[in-house]
Amino acid sequence: MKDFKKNSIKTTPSVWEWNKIGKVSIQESNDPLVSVSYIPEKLIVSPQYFIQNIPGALPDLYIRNQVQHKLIEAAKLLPNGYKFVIFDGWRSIETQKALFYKMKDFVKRDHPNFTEEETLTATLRLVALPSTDIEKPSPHNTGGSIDLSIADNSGRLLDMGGPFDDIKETAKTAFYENESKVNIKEAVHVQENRRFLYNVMTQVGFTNYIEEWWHFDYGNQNWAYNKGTEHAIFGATKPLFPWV
Ligand SMILES: C[C@@H](N)C(=O)N[C@H](C)C(=O)O
Ligand SMILES: [Zn+2]
Repeated sequence: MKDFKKNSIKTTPSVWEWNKIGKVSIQESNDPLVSVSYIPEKLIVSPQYFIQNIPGALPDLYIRNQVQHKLIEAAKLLPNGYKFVIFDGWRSIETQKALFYKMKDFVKRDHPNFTEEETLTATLRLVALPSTDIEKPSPHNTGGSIDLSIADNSGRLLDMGGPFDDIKETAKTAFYENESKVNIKEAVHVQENRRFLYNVMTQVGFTNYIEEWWHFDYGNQNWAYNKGTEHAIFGATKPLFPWV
């Protein structure tokens, strides 16, 4: 626990280039999607987009089987009493689209003088493009992305310096590592909590999206690009329901 809080966050790459990530090849492994609901000892499922009535969001959360194994491995590193709180996993394109336009509206509201290109760039910091191109799927649509935090034994989310889906610059994973930007004495517990989540997840092989302390990837193009692996193993997919 001490080391998880002590080791600083070293996010890579320093600049996120979606166009380069979209060029990583995908060799689909056909790993199935599984529900994250069945390990209540270590995981709490809080499907934020379903709760918030975002179109296309499901009440259960799904991730690839291998991702679930990695998540369990990470959960075993949590000290007694701590649990992961999972906000989102696999995401439909309908939901990705709805989030994209919601975030774009926030950007337009906050920066009314931005050009269309500036608006798009700022939006893409907050949410990936809703893509139906099988060569560059939206990360969550692959079942390889998870949005999550940690709750303590009193059932409270750890203070990460801002909520899930915070659109402020302070949401950048390493924001609180920069002593010139924050009063680190006051923010030391935020720095430690972010390090805790980041180090537990990356220790088992996840990579992080540098703009969001809550977003982690395994097996998709984000992960392959970050890890420098030859190819990604998860492309676009969807859960299978016998009656749908
Ligand atoms: C919308 C936010 N929770 C998120 O997941 N953003 C990343 C960039 C994504 O959409 O893949
Ligand atoms: Zn995410």
